[in-house]
Amino acid sequence: MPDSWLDLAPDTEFGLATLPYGVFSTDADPATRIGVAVGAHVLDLGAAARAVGAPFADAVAAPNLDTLLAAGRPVWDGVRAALTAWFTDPAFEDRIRPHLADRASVRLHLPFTVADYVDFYSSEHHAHNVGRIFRPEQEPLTPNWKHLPIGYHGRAGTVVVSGTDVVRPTGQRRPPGEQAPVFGPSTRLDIEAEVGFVVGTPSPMGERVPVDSFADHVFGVFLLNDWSSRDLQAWEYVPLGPFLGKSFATSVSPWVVPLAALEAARVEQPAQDPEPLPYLRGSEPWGLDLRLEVYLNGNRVSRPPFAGMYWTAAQQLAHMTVNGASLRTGDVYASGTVSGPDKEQRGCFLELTWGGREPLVLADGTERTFLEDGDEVVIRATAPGPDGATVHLGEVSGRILPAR
Ligand SMILES: O=C(O)/C=C/C(=O)CC(=O)CC(=O)O
Ligand SMILES: [Ca+2]
Ligand SMILES: [Mg+2]
Repeated sequence: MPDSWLDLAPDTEFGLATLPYGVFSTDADPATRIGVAVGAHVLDLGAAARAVGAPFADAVAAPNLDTLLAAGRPVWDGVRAALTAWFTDPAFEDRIRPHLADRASVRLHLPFTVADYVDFYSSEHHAHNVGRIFRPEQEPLTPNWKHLPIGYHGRAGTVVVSGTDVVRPTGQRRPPGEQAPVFGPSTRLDIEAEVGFVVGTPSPMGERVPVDSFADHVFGVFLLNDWSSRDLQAWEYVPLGPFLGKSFATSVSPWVVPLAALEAARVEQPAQDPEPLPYLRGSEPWGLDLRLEVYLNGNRVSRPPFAGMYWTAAQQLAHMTVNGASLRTGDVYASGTVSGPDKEQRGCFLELTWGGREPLVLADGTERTFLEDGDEVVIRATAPGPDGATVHLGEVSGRILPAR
């Protein structure tokens, strides 16, 4: 990467290879506005764009990312090129430096208005493991699994930004061996380490979005924790799928990494056999070499590799619209739990503890199956960037509060 007048340390989180977008406020100015993370700083993008008279200033002088998302790929590329120029060309320093805030001192908010929220199920390892745990008497993969990316509609209104506490959900569960359900706080509260995608450019009803149009529609990528109550889920999900077991909260990381930052992380997805139907075939690789890490109370418990996901986000987008369903700016869709083939690569505690039968032993000697009140989960990720640089996705965190 070119040098910056900001003197960024080579190993800084959010160097010039990343330049993610978020929404921040400060104690001095509680109005929310778009920020760009760069090293230990946050750039007030709207104020900076006005100071340099950038052509896209109206799209970014906004309380959140909604107008930038709607502006489309040419504007997204223009903003990113401008940011790189501002931070590398010393001629911009006088106009840009006054709009930098200390990243450690800002408050971060949900970066855009979430329109719809869909969650997929695209890790073969995860689907295989969950099938064996939930349905031991059946084939782990359902007959449709390798023909289409399975998904369900989640609850957009309960998508929350990283750092938001999660109240333990209450509801119906059926204890093992019983006929009737009981009511109370969930006893099998779990996470799902996932990657989220946000749609910028909408599409009209009745039209399909081809796999190869992915980058025209999708603005960027972030981390997502699909908190899941396994006891509520197991009792309610037949035959219509997850409902209250997953709708109480979904946490997202505050920094949206633009697709353009992930060019060097693009890889071929795993071979698909059988070959999918033509509408699910694309001409460009959209596997992504994102390396996730899951921490429970500071202990790293898993390292899920995203590169092995069976279905790509480009295929998921094509599938989501193949019936003519429209896309709206702010639509979020998530990859599904990211699990690799190895035990220490599993993206949820259901798998890590094999349905609660094999507790994890943490560094302090305590054991965990599912989450306890007070537990904090943090998911982080990085990806390879250009010229040996590292792209940072930052983190999504959440702490469990007791049921109410
Ligand atoms: O197989 C099942 O019955 C349930 C699967 C999940 O809970 C996973 C889900 O939300 C989709 C995913 O994250 O991969
Ligand atoms: Ca999920
Ligand atoms: Mg959820």
